[in-house]
Amino acid sequence: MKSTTPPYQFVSEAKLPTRFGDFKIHGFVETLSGQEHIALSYGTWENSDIVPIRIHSECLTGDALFSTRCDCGFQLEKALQNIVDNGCGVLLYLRQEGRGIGLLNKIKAYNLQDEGFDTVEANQHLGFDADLRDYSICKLMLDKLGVNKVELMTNNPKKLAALEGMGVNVVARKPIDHGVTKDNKHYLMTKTSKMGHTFDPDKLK
Ligand SMILES: Nc1nc2c(ncn2[C@@H]2O[C@H](COP(=O)(O)OP(=O)(O)OP(=O)(O)O)[C@@H](O)[C@H]2O)c(=O)[nH]1
Ligand SMILES: [Zn+2]
Repeated sequence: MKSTTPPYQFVSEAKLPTRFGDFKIHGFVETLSGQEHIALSYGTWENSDIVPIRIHSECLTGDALFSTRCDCGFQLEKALQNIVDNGCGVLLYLRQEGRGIGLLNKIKAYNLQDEGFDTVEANQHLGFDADLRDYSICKLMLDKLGVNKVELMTNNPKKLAALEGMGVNVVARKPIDHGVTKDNKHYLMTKTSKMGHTFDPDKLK
């Protein structure tokens, strides 16, 4: 008989007060790999409401260590603030460090970028595709939280397509082009030219 174990499971949830407001944290696990992911939710909504959401990929250096080499930390703060200002919303925090190559490989990629490679070339030089992320757990997370219609905060059209491909109703996209620094401008330009990101060109001048 075939196993019916689901690929992802909800584990537990709790209150999570933050500097931005009082969120709830919801924990999920990938059954096979044991990889853990979390969602933060704020406020309440009805089944038919449009809920602002952010799908954020783990970036230890940017999210927790204040790195200005990327825009992740700035985007994380902005997303949480947007959610609180809106009165409700959800942040899915996926543990896909380094666009899926892991923290130590990201440091190797940074090392290559210090030598002149761009973010895509560095991944490829290490034997990885430019982006290895998988968003399939998002559907289970959103279903568990009762979210059907979303406004997605992103500059990355691939995230939008991935959600729509899973049957999530993406009503709108909200740009989140915050946190341009002298250290990440080249990185952001590469994301625009090589990875299809939409970014206000005036902000990259
Ligand atoms: N491999 C690699 N990963 C990086 C690099 N810089 C940031 N990351 C990772 O990229 C992920 C964030 O991706 P981004 O391309 O900045 O943004 P996005 O999530 O695709 O799109 P937005 O929703 O618009 O933010 C995080 O997992 C970071 O750890 C890099 O130079 N190399
Ligand atoms: Zn980052």
